[in-house]
Amino acid sequence: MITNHSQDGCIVFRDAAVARGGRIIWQHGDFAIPAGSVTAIVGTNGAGKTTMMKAELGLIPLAAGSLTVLGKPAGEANDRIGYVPQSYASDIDSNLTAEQSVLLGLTGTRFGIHPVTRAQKAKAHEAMAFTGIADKAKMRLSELSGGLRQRVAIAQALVSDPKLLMLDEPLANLDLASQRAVVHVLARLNQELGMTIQVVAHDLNMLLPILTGAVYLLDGHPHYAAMNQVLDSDLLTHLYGTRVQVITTPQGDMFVTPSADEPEGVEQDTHAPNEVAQFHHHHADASGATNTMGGAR
Ligand SMILES: Nc1ncnc2c1ncn2[C@@H]1O[C@H](COP(=O)(O)OP(=O)(O)OP(=O)(O)O)[C@@H](O)[C@H]1O
Repeated sequence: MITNHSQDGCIVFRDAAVARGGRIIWQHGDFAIPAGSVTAIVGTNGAGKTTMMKAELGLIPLAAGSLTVLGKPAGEANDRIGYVPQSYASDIDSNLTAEQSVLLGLTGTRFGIHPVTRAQKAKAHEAMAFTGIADKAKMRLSELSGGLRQRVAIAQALVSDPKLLMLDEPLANLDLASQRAVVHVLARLNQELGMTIQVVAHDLNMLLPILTGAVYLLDGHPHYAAMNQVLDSDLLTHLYGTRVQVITTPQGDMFVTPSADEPEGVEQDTHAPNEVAQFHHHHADASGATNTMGGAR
C-alpha cells in the first residue's frame, strides 16, 4: 500500500500546507508515516525538507490542513521526540564537554546552574554508550571530529527516551566511516528499540539499507511511498532534476547514481506536467513491486 490513511500513523498529514515569507512552500500533503519506520525526506534544495521537520515540531504553523505527530497536534508531543538539527556537527566552537552537551537533552538549554542528578548522569552515559562515545564524555566538543560530534548530538536527542527521532542532514560533511557509524546507530535504534526515525538526506545511498520509505517533495507537494516505489529512475530523475539511475548489484545492493550516458552540463530535467502526473499514477500502481534492497534489514 502506498498511503496509509489510518490515524495510527506516527506522523499524519491531512491536506497540509506550509508557507514561509508569504509563499506556499508545499501543499496538499496527505499521507501517514507508519510507526517503526525509517523514512528519508528527499527533495531538491529549497523544496522544504527542513520546513517539514519544523512543521512536525510545531515550530512553523500550517497554512492549511492538519498535522498529527504521535497522536497529538504537531508541537504537543515534542517531549517524546528527539531532534538533531542541521549543522550541529560543525558547531566547533563549543567549550561544552560531550557529557554536558548530552545532559542538555534532559535539563534543557536554560542558562544558570543545574544540579544534575545521579539518574540523569546515568541516562546520559547510557545514551553515549549507545552511540559509541562513552569514552569521549569528558572531551570538549571543539576537540572532537565532526563524526563524533554528530554522535554526541544523537546521544543528546536520545537521552530523554524519544519514540520518534528526527535528524536533519545527519550525514552531511562526514567521511564515509563516520557516515557508516551514524547509519549503524540509527539501524540499532530502529531495530533494537523500535524507534521511528525520520532523516532529511540529499544522498540516499548510505541510508538505503535501513530505509523503509521516503517522503519526496515533488512540484510543491509532499508524497509518502514505501522504498521500493521510490527507487525508480524516472521518479528520482524528476525529483533531483538531473538524470539518475538506480543500479542493483547481483548481491541485491542498490545504488542511486547520476546516469553514465549523459554529457555533463546538459542534465536538465525536462519532464512536462503530464509526465509528472504519470509518475504519480505509476507509483499508485506500483504497490506490487519487489523490494530488492540488501543490507542491514
Ligand atoms: N525564515 C524564512 N523566511 C522565509 N522563507 C524561508 C525561511 N526559511 C526558509 N525559507 C524558504 O523556504 C523554502 C524551504 O526551505 P527549507 O530550508 O525547508 O528547504 P530544504 O528543502 O530544507 O533546503 P536545503 O536542501 O537547501 O536545506 C526555501 O525556499 C527557503 O528560501
